[in-house]
Parts: sequence; structure tokens; C-alpha cells
Amino acid sequence: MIFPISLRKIEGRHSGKRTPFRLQSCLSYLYFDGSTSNAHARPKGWDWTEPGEGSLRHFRGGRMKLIDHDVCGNQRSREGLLTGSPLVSRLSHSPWGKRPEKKDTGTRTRHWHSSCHLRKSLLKLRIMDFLTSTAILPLLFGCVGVFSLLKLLQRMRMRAYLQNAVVVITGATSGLGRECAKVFYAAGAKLVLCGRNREALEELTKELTASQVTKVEMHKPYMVTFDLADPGAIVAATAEILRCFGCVDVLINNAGVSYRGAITDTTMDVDKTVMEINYFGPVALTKALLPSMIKRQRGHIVAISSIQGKISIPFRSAYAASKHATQAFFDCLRAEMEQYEIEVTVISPGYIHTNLSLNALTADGSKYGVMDKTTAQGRRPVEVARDVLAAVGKKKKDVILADLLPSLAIYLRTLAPGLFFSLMASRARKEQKSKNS
Ligand SMILES: NC(=O)C1=CN([C@@H]2O[C@H](COP(=O)(O)OP(=O)(O)OC[C@H]3O[C@@H](n4cnc5c(N)ncnc54)[C@H](OP(=O)(O)O)[C@@H]3O)[C@@H](O)[C@H]2O)C=CC1
Ligand SMILES: CCCCCCCCCCCCCCCC(=O)OCC(=O)COP(=O)(O)O
Repeated sequence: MIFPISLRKIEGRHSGKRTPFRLQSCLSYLYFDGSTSNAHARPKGWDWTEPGEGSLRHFRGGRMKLIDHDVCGNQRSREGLLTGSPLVSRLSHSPWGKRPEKKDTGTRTRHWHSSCHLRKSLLKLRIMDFLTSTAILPLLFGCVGVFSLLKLLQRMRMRAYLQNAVVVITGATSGLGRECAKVFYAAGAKLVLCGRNREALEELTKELTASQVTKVEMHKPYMVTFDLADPGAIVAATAEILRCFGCVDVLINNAGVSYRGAITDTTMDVDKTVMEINYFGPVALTKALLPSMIKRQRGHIVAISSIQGKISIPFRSAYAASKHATQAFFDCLRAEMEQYEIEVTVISPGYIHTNLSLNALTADGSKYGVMDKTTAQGRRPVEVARDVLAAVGKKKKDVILADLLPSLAIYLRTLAPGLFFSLMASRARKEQKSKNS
């Protein structure tokens, strides 16, 4: 007979004591609830003890005694030894009495039948218990094995996808772009590094080629310098990019600029510049590279957006608008490119410890030049870069790389917009107040 028992409860409060328990029946299992002080409660719905009142009288050092009465009113008891795992313990016990003799009353026979019935159901239980104890472990190991195998396959597929792939990274001179260059290079990608600052690109190239640490074959990166805010430069740069390795497998639109300012103070030029760099530039570069990808029926476009591509926070109007536009454009692109087997991944990070706030534009177009606390406390760019690598390798479509609060804020914006807007308004009031004081 099997008694699944919560060992935790027993050990916690009652071990070694003479303690009353309430017995409760659930299906044919017997549970006892150590938290109650009910001494002689009748086991609810438990027909096994029907002839009398059963109660658990004794429990000491792993032994327990169950006492009830037979039909003639004689007290009878069973003793059990508590064994088994902490999750499910068993009470092995001396079985109940024998078949009633002919002289027994009808009641006694009825109880004997009910006892038989109980034995049958307990046999079923024992079989079930045997099956679970013999099946659960192999099943568990099986699941872990399959999971590990799938992970291994995924890693191998990822490696094969990125090794020797031509990867173009914009904004490779600094922050996230720079770290992306390092992790994609280490994965064996053929890099085309883009930025405005040639010296910074050269320095990065030197650093990369000096670090031959991985087993995979490394390829010397190319550099292409252009300004994303200059549409003419983008056309010329595209031709140069395509000449580097003859094709592009992955384009990572990472370059970007942030902004801080009140809408009422901000000139239209600033709005346009932010949109040029963060939205029109990546869109133009993507459009320029797409025909060659479509021709090969192969390619992957990545957009580094932001949490602010999903929610808008005060004093970030131009930046949030550019990131929302980015999200929308690349979502459309994903749908349209599926027929050509071109992947589109939009990545929305939360704060990262980079130069973003230092380089942010203000209302009059000047540089903000402050390392914000939120930026300084952001994630390490190398970690985010690894997540970008994984997202690209796994061909993810939309990825949020942020802490719990920004992630929750996205849901709040969708599910309770009124509340979200109130929170943002109060944030704006507070920020305005601290600026004025
Ligand atoms: N840091 C953060 O908290 C977060 C950042 N992001 C996004 O990550 C991306 C990378 O930013 P991050 O590394 O943080 O910031 P950084 O300021 O460190 O890097 C920005 C990069 O963009 C390049 N860039 C800026 N303007 C232009 C331009 N006109 N033409 C070409 N390249 C340009 C910069 O190159 P140059 O050397 O020429 O200036 C630099 O390489 C951005 O899109 C940003 O929006 C998203 C969420 C959070
Ligand atoms: C169910 C409870 C939900 C509670 C939600 C409360 C709302 C809290 C608002 C949180 C706002 C998070 C903003 C995150 C912004 C962010 O991560 O931006 C990333 C960037 O792009 C950073 O750029 P910036 O120039 O602004 O530094």
C-alpha cells in the first residue's frame, strides 16, 4: 500500500513527536496534513476506514501507526515505516486481516468486500507508482538528452551559418558595433566594417587581426567609410561594399545617434538629422543591397532598434520616432522578403554602456556630451553583441534584449495604454521639474 506523504511537513514540525494528524483522502491516496492540530478527524471519503474512525496516532523516527476499529469495535492498528524520496514517501505496513468467516455478519462481509475493493485499487496504485518511478527517470534523462542534442545541433548550424559569411556592420567604430565586429570576426565571418571615422576603423582592424584566438579560419576585414546622413555617399558605399567580397550575406544596421530635448525646443533640422541617421540611412543601404540578395535568394538584414522602437519616453521624441519607424519598416520588409528566403531580424536593446548618450544630439543640434547614469549602468556591449550573434545565428525575427522593467513597459503600453501614458506624463513632469531647479 502506498501513502504519498509530504515529508517536508512531517520533518519540519512533527518528527519524533506524538502528534495528531488529520487524514485526508484524495483518490485512493492518503495524505496527512501536518499543519493541523485536528486529533481525531474522520478521513474524508476514505472508505478503507469506514468501520471506525481512523486516526494517525503515532509518528516517531520514521515509523507511523494508523489506528481504527474493526466492525466488532475492536481497535486495530497498522504500523508503517516511512521510506522513499522526499517527494513521495511510502508506508510499508502489515496488511489488514483475513477473509471473514461464515459466521460473520453481513456488515462484516460488506466491510471485507470494501477492503478487497480497496486492495484492488491500491494494487492499481502500486502499479502506477512502479510505472512512474521506472518511467520518470528515463523520461527525464531522455528529455535532457534530446534538449542537449538539439542545442548542439543549433550551435553547429549557427556556426556553419556565420562561418565565412560576409557580414557588413555599420557604426563599427564604437560601442555595440565595435563589439559585434569582434564576436562575428571570432565566429569566422568575413567583415566589412563601416563608419565615418577611418582611423577608428583601422585601429579596430588591427586589433582584430592581432587576435587569432579561435580555431576557425579568420578573414582580414575590409573598411568602408561613409556618412549615413548623406544619401549620395550611401550609393557609392554600396558599390564599394559589394566589391569587398563579391556579395553580402548579413547586413547589420547598427549605426545610430540618440537625442535629448523637449519637442517645443527642438529644431526641425535635428528631427531630420536623427531620422536620416537612424532611419533613412539604414533604409537606403538596405534597399541598395537587397537586389544582390534577392538575386542570390540569400541574405539577412538586421536592424539594431531599441526598446524605444516599441515604447516612447519623454524627451526622446526624435530618437523614439526614428526607432519606431525602423521597427515598422523592417517588419514590412520581413514579410515581403520571405519569398526570397531573406531573413530580417529586429533587435531592441535596453540601455547599453556605450558612448550613445555622450554623442546624443540636443534640441539645437549640439552634442549632449554627458554619460547618463542609465547608459553607464547599462549592459556591457560585449554581452549584447553576443546576444546579437545568437539572434542572427538562430535567424530570430524580433528580439528584445532588456531588463524586466522595460520589457514589462512594452506590455503595459499595449494592455493598459492609459496607465502607461499617465506614468510617462508623470515622468515628464518630474524630469522638467529637475531641469528647472
Ligand atoms: N547604448 C544604448 O543604450 C543603446 C543603443 N542602441 C542602439 O545601438 C546602436 C549603436 O549605438 P551605441 O553603440 O550604443 O552608440 P555609440 O555612440 O557608441 O556608437 C554609434 C555608432 O554609430 C555611428 N554613427 C553615428 N552617426 C553616424 C553617421 N551619421 N554615419 C555613420 N555612422 C554613424 C558611430 O560612428 P562614428 O564613429 O562615425 O560616430 C558609432 O560607430 C544605435 O543604433 C543605438 O540606437 C539601442 C538601445 C540602447
Ligand atoms: C506591470 C508593471 C510595468 C511597469 C512599467 C513601468 C514603466 C517604466 C518605464 C520604463 C521605461 C524604460 C525605458 C527604457 C529605454 C531604453 O531602454 O532605451 C534604450 C535606448 O535606446 C537608450 O537610449 P537613450 O538615448 O535614451 O539612453
